Parts: sequence; structure tokens; C-alpha cells
Amino acid sequence: MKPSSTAFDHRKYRPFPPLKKINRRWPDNTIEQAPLWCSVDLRDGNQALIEPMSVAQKKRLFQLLVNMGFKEIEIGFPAASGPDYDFVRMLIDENMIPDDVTIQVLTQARQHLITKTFEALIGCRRAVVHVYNSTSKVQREQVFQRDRSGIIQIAVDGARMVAEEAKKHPDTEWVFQYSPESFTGTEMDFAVDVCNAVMKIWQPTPEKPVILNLPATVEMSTPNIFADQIEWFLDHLENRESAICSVHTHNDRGCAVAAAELAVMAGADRVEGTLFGNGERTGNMDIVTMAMNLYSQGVDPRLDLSQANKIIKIATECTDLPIHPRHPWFGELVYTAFSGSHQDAIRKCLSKRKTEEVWDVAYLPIDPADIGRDYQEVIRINSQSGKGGVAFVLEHDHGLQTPRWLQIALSVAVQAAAETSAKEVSSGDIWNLFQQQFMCIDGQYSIGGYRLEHSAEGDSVEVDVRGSQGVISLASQGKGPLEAFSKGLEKLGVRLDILDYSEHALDNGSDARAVSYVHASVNGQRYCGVGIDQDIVLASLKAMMAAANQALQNEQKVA
Ligand SMILES: CC(=O)SCCNC(=O)CCNC(=O)[C@H](O)C(C)(C)COP(=O)(O)OP(=O)(O)OC[C@H]1O[C@@H](n2cnc3c(N)ncnc32)[C@H](O)[C@@H]1OP(=O)(O)O
Ligand SMILES: CC(C)C(=O)C(=O)O
Repeated sequence: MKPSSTAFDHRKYRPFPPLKKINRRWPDNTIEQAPLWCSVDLRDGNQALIEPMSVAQKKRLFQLLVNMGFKEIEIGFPAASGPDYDFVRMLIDENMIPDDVTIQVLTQARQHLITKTFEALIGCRRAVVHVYNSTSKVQREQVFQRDRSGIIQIAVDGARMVAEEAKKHPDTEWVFQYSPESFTGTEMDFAVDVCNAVMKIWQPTPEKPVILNLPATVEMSTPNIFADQIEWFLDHLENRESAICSVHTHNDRGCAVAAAELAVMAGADRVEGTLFGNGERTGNMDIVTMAMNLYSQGVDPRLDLSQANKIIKIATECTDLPIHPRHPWFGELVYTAFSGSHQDAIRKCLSKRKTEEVWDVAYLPIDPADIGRDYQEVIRINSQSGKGGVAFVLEHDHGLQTPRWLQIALSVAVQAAAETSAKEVSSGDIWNLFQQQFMCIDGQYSIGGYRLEHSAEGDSVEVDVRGSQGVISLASQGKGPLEAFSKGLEKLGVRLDILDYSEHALDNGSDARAVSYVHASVNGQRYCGVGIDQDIVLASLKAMMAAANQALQNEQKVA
């Protein structure tokens, strides 16, 4: 297609060259256990904020990460800024790092930065020192202006500096991590050469491995190509068993989670990322999403994500970044169905579900209760909704198991309200509408009380009906109290024939209330009436009165 502007011109770009890979195995793998997680919220996340976090904010987020179960947390770039340095010191000096948690810090491969990094870590029980340099073609040629051997030299020098500084502080248990930054833009044979060279300096063993972190610093290809890169890299790395393979994906193409997942299938052991994907440009890999993806497949994510709202609150307050309401798993609206057919399916699945069963509910990939969400949020009503959704709200919030004919009538009324307001119809609005229309609480007549006598011939009922002229007693006989009352209603000019009827208890216990639903033909038109009372007969009489009142109201309107 011819571009409509000279600036927007796809011919400026080239497709990412796929790896010529003949021995591709990863597509047949599945993820059966969670990778080792490393949160980089306090470093990569922090370096991407308009206003980096204060020490107090970092402390709050660190505590959240610890409580969620992270065992490795990259806490900053201590040689870069005062707050980053002070934060490391505070965690160490105030003994805030739990024994099973290891902090990680980042540094460039430059002597003064490395020296300062180790100085920041004095007194730390165990730490990962993470050193990086850029290895991609564009960085080599245009930023560093070095050839391949020159770039290897930066990496090797950095690795040596790190090892030498570590020797000066033998009381700390050191773990070394190297990142060939811009790995995705690096030729794979060269990425392997750089990492082999770094490993030769560090001399890891399977018992004391190093971490090789392969970043999609910029996401440049589809995730399958990234997985090919990881598998190829690991197939060609010397001394693979002495390296923990970590990945650190970014989200430029919106596939950071997919890339990390496929990378784990391709052999990665460890995944770096941030809560909700905060990070440079479009962000880092979102650990919440990847962990919940595992959880929803029956795999223990080894992170506690049960308190979604608390996690969101702390993360957003510390980063000052909002969470999109449709954010995977944790967004405010992700367990909410507005559309009628979804609501109907959810309601039917939930009502059939037995608690011990494996979760299998249409449109809900997990049980929202697992992350502290309420079923109330599952179904919300607007003009896209249907009778199933409205029935769910009434049942959930008021315990009403409405019969189908009433659901249809109520849904018409709610739909009209939604279309008129062009807004969401709240549970409170539905309840008001229900009481107004079907219980007819403002109707012309109300029932004050009744007296019932049974005899062999049938029932005699005397109902006190309150109207604008005072109380009228309607006495009549029939086969049961309802038939008797329908005859009594004739004295008010109402001919009422019951077409369908149902009832159920609303609450438990001796003072439980009952609800009666009456579908009736009143003066030739169909109406639904509802009555609620502790006395089931009175509930039914009220339901009939409600149907009659609706008919009288309509007749007055017509007149
Ligand atoms: C993909 C990533 O997220 S990587 C992490 C990036 N994070 C950050 O940069 C945040 C913290 N960084 C900083 O605050 C600063 O960059 C500092 C304090 C670390 C360094 O500051 P400065 O030395 O003033 O500047 P700057 O970062 O621009 O340094 C660039 C110089 O370092 C060199 N350099 C950059 N990265 C590296 C590296 N990883 N290893 C060795 N040298 C490096 C550059 O070639 C350049 O050299 P030159 O001065 O000879 O041209
Ligand atoms: C330092 C490295 C791991 C990094 O943050 C990146 O490449 O995105």
C-alpha cells in the first residue's frame, strides 16, 4: 500500500531474520513448574519512572515483594544514585533482608562503578552482583565503536573486576550474574562467545553456578524466534550445567510474557520481570501475568498472588502508574461480564458447580475468589445484558430465585432503564425497579392482614385491603386461599387468574421470610407479582395484590 504520508513508511524497516534452526525441540515442551523469579521492580522498573522511587517507596515495595514470596530481588543500581545507594545500605544496616531472600544489584562493567557497588554491599549476607555490557551489532558499531573482540574485552574486564572486588569481601556469599545486554540484537554465535569468555573468568561449577541473563532489551521478533535464540544459545554454551539461564524480556511488541514463557520451554531456568510489567518503554515482562498464567494451568506459581487489591494498591502508589482495568488477571474488570450470553453461561455454570470440582466455568478462566475478588463483581448490568445476568444479581444480592417468566419481564424493565440512562444499572437500581414494578410498593392497595378458615368445602378468607378510602375487608371462599382471594378481588373491579406460581424461603431459621411469585392474567393482561413476608400465605396474597395493582395502574394510565 502506498503510504499516505512520507513519514509513515514501512519500507524504512526490515524483518527480523529468523534463526536457521534445524534442531528445534522447545515447541514440544510444556511448563510444569514455575521458573526462579527475580523481581526487577526496584531497578529496571524504577529507572523507567518519571520520578524514581524514594527510599521510603522502595522500602514499601520491597516488603510487598518479600511478602509475595520473591526470593531474588534486584534492588537497584547502587553506583548510579544516592537514593539507590542509601536504599541498599538501609536494607543491610537495618537487617531487613530475610534469610531466604537474596538481593541483586546492577552495575556497568566499569571499575569505579563496580568498586562503589561492592562498597554499598558491605556487610550483606548474600548478594547477586549483576554486570552487563551491550553486545548487539548496533551497539558495537555505533555506541561503543568496537569490534567483537573489543566488546568481549569489556565483558571480560568487567567480570574480572567483579571477581577481584568479591575477593576483598569474603564474608559475603557472592553470586555473579552477567547480561549480554541487547542480546536479541546480537548474533547468537557472538552471544555464546561473550558468555563463554565471562564464564572462563568466573570459573563456575554446577554447585556454584553463575547466572547468565539473556535480555530482550528491545523485543525485536515474534516470541518463537526468541525461544529459538535461547535454545540455540544453550545448545552451544560451554559448561551449560554451571550456568543458571535467566531471561529478561521487554514488551516492545506486546509479547514479553509470551517470549518468557516460550523461553522457559526452550530451557531458561529463571525469569526477571516486574509487577504489572512496569519498565522501560512498553515495559518489562509482567510477572503477575506469567505467574497467574501458570496458576490457571494448575502449576504452583510459587508466588502469593491471593491479595490482588493489596498488590495493586502498593504497586500503583509506589510507581504512580495506574493498572489498566482490562489488565490480564488483576484488572478491575477482567472478571466482570456485561454481555447477556456471557452472564447467562456464568450463572448456569456457577449454580451447577460443586466446590470440590476442578474449576470449569465458562468465561471465567479462574475462580475470582482465589485472588480476593467478589462474585458481586462478576456480573454487572448495562444495555448489553440479559435476563440471566439480572437474575444473578437478584439471587446473589437478595437471595431471590426468580422464575423464568419473571426474569423475562424484569429483564425488559432493566433493559429499558439501561437504554434510557445509557449507563450501568447498579444492583441497587435493579432492586428499586423490582420493588416498584413487581412488588408494586407504591400501588393503590396494600394488604393489612387476613383471616383464614379451612372447612371441608374449601377455604374462607377475609383480607383487609388498605386503599385511599381506608380499609376494606374482602371476604370470599375458594378451594384454597389464593383462589378465594382472587374472587374477593372482583369487588375491586379486578379479575385475576393465576397462570403460574412459585415460592421459596428467603432466609433460614424460625423467623425466615418467604417469597411468592405470581404470574397472573389480570383483566385480560399478563402481570408478574411478588410478595415477601414471614407468613407464606400473606406473601402470596401480597404477590397477587401486586399484580392487581399493576393492572389498575395501567388502566388508569390508559383512561
Ligand atoms: C538495558 C538497561 O536497562 S541497562 C541499565 C541502564 N540503567 C541505567 O543506566 C540507570 C543508571 N545509570 C546511570 O545513572 C548512569 O548511566 C551511570 C551513573 C551509571 C553512569 O553515568 P555516566 O558515566 O555519567 O554516563 P553514561 O551512562 O552515559 O556512560 C556512558 C559511558 O559508559 C560506557 N558504558 C555504558 N554502559 C557500559 C557498560 N555496561 N559497561 C561498560 N561501559 C559502559 C559508554 O560506552 C560510555 O562511555 P564513554 O563515556 O567513553 O563514551
Ligand atoms: C541490564 C539488562 C539486563 C537490562 O535491563 C536489559 O537489557 O533490559
